[in-house]
Amino acid sequence: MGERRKRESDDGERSLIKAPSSASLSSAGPSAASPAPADLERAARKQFQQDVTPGFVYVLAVFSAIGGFLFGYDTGVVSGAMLLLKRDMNITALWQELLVSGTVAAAAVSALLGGYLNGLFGRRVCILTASFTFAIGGIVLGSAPNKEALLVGRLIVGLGLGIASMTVPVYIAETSPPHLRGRLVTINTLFITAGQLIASLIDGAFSYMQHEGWRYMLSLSVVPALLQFLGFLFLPESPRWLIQKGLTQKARRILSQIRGNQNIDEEYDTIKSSIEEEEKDCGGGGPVIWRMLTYPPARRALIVGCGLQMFQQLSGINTVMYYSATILQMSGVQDDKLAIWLVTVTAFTNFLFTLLGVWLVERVGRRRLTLGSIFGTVLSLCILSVGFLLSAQHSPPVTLHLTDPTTPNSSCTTHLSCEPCMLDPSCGYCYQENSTAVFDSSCVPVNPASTERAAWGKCSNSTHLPDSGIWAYNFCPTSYSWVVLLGLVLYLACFAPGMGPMPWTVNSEIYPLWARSTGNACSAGVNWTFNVLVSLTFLHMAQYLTYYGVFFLYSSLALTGFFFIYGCLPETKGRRLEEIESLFENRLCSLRRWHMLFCVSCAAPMCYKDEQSFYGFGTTWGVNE
Ligand SMILES: O[C@H]1[C@H](O)[C@@H](O)[C@H](O)[C@@H](O)[C@H]1O
Repeated sequence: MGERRKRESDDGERSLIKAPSSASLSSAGPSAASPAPADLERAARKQFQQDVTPGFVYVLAVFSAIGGFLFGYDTGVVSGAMLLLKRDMNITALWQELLVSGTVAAAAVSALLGGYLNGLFGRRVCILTASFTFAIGGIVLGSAPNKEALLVGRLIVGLGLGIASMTVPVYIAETSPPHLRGRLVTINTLFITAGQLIASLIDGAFSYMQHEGWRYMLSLSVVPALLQFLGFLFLPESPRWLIQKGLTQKARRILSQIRGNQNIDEEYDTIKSSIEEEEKDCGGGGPVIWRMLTYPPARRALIVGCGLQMFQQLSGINTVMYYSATILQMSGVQDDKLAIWLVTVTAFTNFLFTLLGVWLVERVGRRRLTLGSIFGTVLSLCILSVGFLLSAQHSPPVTLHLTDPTTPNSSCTTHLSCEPCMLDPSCGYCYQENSTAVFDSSCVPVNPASTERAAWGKCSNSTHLPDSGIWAYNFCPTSYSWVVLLGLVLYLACFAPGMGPMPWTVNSEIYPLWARSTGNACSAGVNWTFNVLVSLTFLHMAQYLTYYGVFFLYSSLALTGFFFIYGCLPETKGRRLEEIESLFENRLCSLRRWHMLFCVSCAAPMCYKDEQSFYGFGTTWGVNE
């Protein structure tokens, strides 16, 4: 590292791209009297680059982000498709779980595999493979004659998902200019949420087509998959990967094609010398993951990247997305069709606030955006939890204790109010209501063929007769639903701009080139693994901890995430990918940083000096610790 900096400052032209020295890193900050020359140069470069960003950079980002769209679509569409599949194919709860979670589990495995493929064949080939896999998966799903074929289709889609989720952010980061990188990589997450939104619209539209509607829902993803495949036949490989593989002439040509009329010598030289430097620095042989674990800067980056992805999922986003229909039903929406449409509102809110993230990322930076976002997420999870607690405390009682001779030992007869009845997966709450109260309520077993009605009694009829009861499966009527709704909206507004996109964005930039594929593969694998863990355990945990307990648990996990991010995440905004490695040269999570958190939260006057450098953290990170 030191040698590279020396070489750069010896060369007048190179001083423009000089990596910040330790001294400039530690002294800069809002308290500094005048900006360091390196900052001025960076500003000048930024100004220059902003004027001439060529359109081709956007074309690359948008075509790659179709991978994000497919990610969102394929994970989002399945819940609506399942409602129809349950009827059409009469599949059991176990099969439903397999069809939903099989895809996510396959994605976890293939994300890890994708690291190897990426290093070996390059980003472009991996994106082509992923879109081809999506298309095949879509065709298998659309024409599946039975549930086994459906599972095969869902697993194929999962394989595509894993590869796309780890490759696309890397490809976008490697082809973007530094001042736009955060925004362009965040567009990928915007496309994920767009995919989820479109999936919910398609689910809503085809839910009226009772027979075979699921075929259209599951196979429509073939269209964007083919579009991406065709596009990428003509789009170039990442120049950074080409340089790493020694294909320097081709890399030069592609870099100048991507950068339009800009002079690329400077960028090309930096990439090349940093690759040479990295090869010397990281030394040692053995598999990349081993070299990462034994080389401190790469190991620290890996901890930060995987930690971010883990906390993203532990904050419960997919539980909120998946169970938003239930949450909305608790707020008084009793019509199933309407509940499906309202899920669109949730998906739209997620999309809208991710758009805010795209706008904010280059303005406030990754670190502040993530910290603000996770802090708001903690608070809104607390509000959700309080909403569920109030609803549980005022849960309506069971007034009719009915027993059916065919199911005399059902656990449902033991529940005295709606709350425990709702938490028991084999029971539902059947009731009638007038404008002020719930009456004639009972806790009855759910129909084994469909959770949409009771096994017997007033709620067993699917055609709603005037004197039939209201069937509440998985929810309870409550007058505190507004608190839950408020929590839900606030949750999405806080989570979506930061915690949604930043783990992907940060991971695409923090690893040195030799470790980038492997680092992203591991962190994407962590994301998918925790995704499947959190969604699979939600209902079981709700049974033991109740809804408010689970959301409180998510909130505590998110709070732990806040401290982790506070202590360990450096600011990468505006830096060249080649400069970022230096941010991980010093120890993670130093005591000094916790001391500063204490100072800021207690507003201790003797700490003001430290506090100032804390706010200028982006520039002082990792130095002199
Ligand atoms: O960043 C994305 C996004 O926030 C999605 O809404 C969520 O479903 C994914 O799991 C996550 O990785």
